[in-house]
Amino acid sequence: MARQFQFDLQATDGKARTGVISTTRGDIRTPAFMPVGTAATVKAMLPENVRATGADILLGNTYHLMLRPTAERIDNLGGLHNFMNWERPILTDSGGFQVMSLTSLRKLTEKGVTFKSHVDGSQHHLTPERSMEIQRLLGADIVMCFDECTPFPAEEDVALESMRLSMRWAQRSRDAFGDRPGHALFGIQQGSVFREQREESAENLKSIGFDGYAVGGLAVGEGQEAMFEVLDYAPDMLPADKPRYLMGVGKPDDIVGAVARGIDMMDCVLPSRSGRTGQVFTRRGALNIKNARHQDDPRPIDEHCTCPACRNYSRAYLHHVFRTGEIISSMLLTWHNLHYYQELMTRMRDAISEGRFDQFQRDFHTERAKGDL
Ligand SMILES: CNc1nc2cc3nc[nH]c(=O)c3cc2[nH]1
Ligand SMILES: [Zn+2]
Repeated sequence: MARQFQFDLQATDGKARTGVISTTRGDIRTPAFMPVGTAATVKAMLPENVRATGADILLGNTYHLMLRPTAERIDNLGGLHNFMNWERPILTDSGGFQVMSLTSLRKLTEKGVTFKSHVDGSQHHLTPERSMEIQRLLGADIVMCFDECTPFPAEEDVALESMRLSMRWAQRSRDAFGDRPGHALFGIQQGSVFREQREESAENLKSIGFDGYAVGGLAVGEGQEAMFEVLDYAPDMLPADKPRYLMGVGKPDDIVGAVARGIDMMDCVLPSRSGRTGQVFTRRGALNIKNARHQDDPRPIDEHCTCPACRNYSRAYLHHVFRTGEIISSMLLTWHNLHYYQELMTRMRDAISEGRFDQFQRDFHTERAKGDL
């Protein structure tokens, strides 16, 4: 039997881990960063170029795809991999988070959420069962439970009720997902910033049983310090032999701190979205190319970087095409940022394998302190 979905831990260094998740559509090297392909495209990137940055897996958004072009249409056209020309693993989220963050008119009940599309105002329903069906129609390799991301800040009793709802939805997601060899279902831990609630959530998810476990309810405005405080204990509550996925994270220093605390997978719109606003990431921190100081600068964004933007273009050129709104600006800045993120993951995987992750972290922060962007 071909190896369906298997996480092989290869090395640890402190709490940091590196390994490989083997799937029927290819291997995922962890720690892994997933570029976000919201509406069946990583914006401004061809799939082969996303692969060239080093990505092993992409994230697709159920909310967007269920509205346009609909999951049924994508299924009729051979599934999301075929539709968007990305044959490697895809993880889809469950839609719940984006309903709560993108729609205004919505109603949440025990059954699920009813909402009006931000596109045309049409009414839609999402339940654990419907979310599982949509993600099946899309053909996702990794499916996320339908949950409620507890808003931050939340009173302890409100967070408790929200977490317990998500746990009931996790059971319904598991039941609706059924037995799908070659496909994985991940549970999502909630409990906000309350340790006992995180524990209850983890115990609940483990008793249901999942192929991987996400730490949810973070990167929702709590700030890095509060997020790291939760990450100092929450990942350890999840099974060590399964992938741990931190949703929606983050800035490069968030990612390094999350890996140091035992996280294996992350996704974030930051590298792609900020690229389109002119923000680019370098070993010495972020800079914005639209700043006038770059208009005569012949240097690349980052002389250490081997991406096409850094190999072939100056800051002056990138400043020019950004300022003039040229399409190539989004292409090159996105490509650079995704390349930088994947190169950061590669450097962390190597450091963990070689038992020098502490030194890597020190160097990472020292470089950023040098400034001179
Ligand atoms: C950008 N930050 C962020 N994106 C998230 C997506 C999520 N999906 C499901 N459940 C979550 O708790 C959750 C938390 C998240 N934080
Ligand atoms: Zn570059």
